[in-house]
Amino acid sequence: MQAQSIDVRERMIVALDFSTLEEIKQCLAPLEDRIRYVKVGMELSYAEGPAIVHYLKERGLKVFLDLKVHDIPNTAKGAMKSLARLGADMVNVHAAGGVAMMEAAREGLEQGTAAGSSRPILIGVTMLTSTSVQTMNEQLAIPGSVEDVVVHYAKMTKQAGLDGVVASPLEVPMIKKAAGENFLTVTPGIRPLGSDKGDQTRITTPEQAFQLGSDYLVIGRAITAAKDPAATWESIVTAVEADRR
Ligand SMILES: O=C(O)c1cc(=O)[nH]c(=O)n1[C@@H]1O[C@H](COP(=O)(O)O)[C@@H](O)[C@H]1O
Repeated sequence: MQAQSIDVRERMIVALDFSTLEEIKQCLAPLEDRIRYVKVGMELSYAEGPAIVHYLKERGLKVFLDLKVHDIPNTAKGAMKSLARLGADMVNVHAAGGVAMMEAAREGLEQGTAAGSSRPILIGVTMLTSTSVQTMNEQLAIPGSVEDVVVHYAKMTKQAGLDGVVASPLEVPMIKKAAGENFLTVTPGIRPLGSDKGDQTRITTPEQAFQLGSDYLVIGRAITAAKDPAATWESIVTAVEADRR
């Protein structure tokens, strides 16, 4: 990544993990003039439907629609065809669905994108950042290290023609080495110093995430559940910018 040339505000995606438009309005009120990119996940999308994407786009925000599609190839293709019409800037699938599913998803997204428009960025979720190596080995019955599995999923995702992956910032250097600098890394599991880890296990601070080469950071509760979300946002931006000088 060109460390000096990016505007970090464009690369920090705020996860709007709420279930009503009213909560979104309250959350955005102090943040709207500051943030550029938001994430709509299952909670909000299932409650408010496609209208929420239009609402956020009309306010000039970029939207990552995080529905983590994971199904047989034909179903994944149809889902992506429908999602393409919503106008999101980024969408995702689970890489664990395999290469054929991811190829089908990409084709569906391409077919559903209106002529003359560019298709949304399509990324594959590798190993969820809440998953520890113990959970992966013992519950999911996947042996080895998380890093090796994430890199394997990243290679499959690239093979399927997707634009990048979701992973922890901790795995970004290995992903870039295996899949190339231009292969996008979108990284949740972001915890500013002193903030509650909650259900995440593979975490870094925002500064560390950019140092490790993350292209986009996904930050939810550290901002949205803060006493003063606007001040928290500004302090993160200031810390990251200072660190990159
Ligand atoms: O796809 C995602 O966005 C995602 C993948 C992943 O591995 N881990 C992960 O936390 N996420 C999402 O990133 C956000 C993280 O939220 P916080 O833990 O509150 O910062 C949530 O909306 C998750 O759904």
